[in-house]
Amino acid sequence: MTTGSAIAARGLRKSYGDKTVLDGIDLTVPDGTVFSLLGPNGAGKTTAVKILSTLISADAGDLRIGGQDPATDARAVRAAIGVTGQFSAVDGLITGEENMLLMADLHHLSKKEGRRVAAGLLERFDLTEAAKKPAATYSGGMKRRLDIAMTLVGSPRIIFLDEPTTGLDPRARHDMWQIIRELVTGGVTVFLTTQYLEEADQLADRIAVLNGGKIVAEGTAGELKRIVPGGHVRLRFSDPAAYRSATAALSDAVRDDAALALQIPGDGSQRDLRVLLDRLDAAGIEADELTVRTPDLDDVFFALTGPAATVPHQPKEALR
Ligand SMILES: Nc1ncnc2c1ncn2[C@@H]1O[C@H](COP(=O)(O)OP(=O)(O)OP(=O)(O)O)[C@@H](O)[C@H]1O
Repeated sequence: MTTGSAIAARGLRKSYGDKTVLDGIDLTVPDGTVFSLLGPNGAGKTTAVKILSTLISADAGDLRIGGQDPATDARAVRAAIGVTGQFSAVDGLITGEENMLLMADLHHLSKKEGRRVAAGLLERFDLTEAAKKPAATYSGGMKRRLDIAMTLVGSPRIIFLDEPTTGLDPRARHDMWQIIRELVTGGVTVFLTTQYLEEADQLADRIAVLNGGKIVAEGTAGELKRIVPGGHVRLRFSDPAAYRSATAALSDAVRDDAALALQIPGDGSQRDLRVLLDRLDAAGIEADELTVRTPDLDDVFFALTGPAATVPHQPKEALR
């Protein structure tokens, strides 16, 4: 097992009846980083979170959370972690403040300390004004913020966020991303599941894609994007003569004569671009427009999961 890892799992297996949900997965999450587990509906993400957060046990595998083994010391693991998301702890019938104080009681804080911690967290998550209202009256974003605030009462070092922004509007989602970034800046390790690939792209240091019970790819967002084909640079010209000399110089380019455009395959990396720009300079070619198309995480997701496993859809375009 790796030391310095907030989460380390080897050969994790879980079946329900004859359905294998996790078929021997390995995960390593370094301290103070954001790790995102991606996968289609039913891939087993929530099952993985439940095992890692001691809510259910694995059928097999070796697991350390915060250096502790949940099989032998679940209490120590629970003391180190916080879980929010699909199984939210927020009670809608009581106020936000009462939810916080209940949490403080659960963590055996004194009344005075509980009130201090609750007030501080309500303030931090912009809930002071709503603190005396029943949580059921809160917006989706406010409920998620309260949920995270409640989790932080126990000062966890590792937080599991199971689809923390599902159903939130774009502003509330960006607020949540900011909260997650601040948690990590404060040294917390975040294990995030999400259906939003952009979310993983924005937040995660490393991403694992779960499909068919196995981790089918793992890496940084950039590494994952480079494993799917489809990246290229597109050069567009307004002068037909410049286009013709470019076509002659770049024999590997795909021509679009009608648009006076050339497409040169590449992975979109800095090195790849430099090589191309050097070739253009050497041939004295100046394009009017240069566009880099790199595969995005959607392409990775489509390429690695589901029935169309080898047909990435059209990459999004980034104008440079
Ligand atoms: N308690 C259970 N008993 C039987 N089957 C279960 C149980 N919990 C989960 N499953 C099955 O295990 C599979 C994985 O479920 P899980 O909720 O972990 O997936 P998920 O990746 O989180 O999906 P989603 O994105 O839809 O939340 C599903 O086929 C689900 O039906």
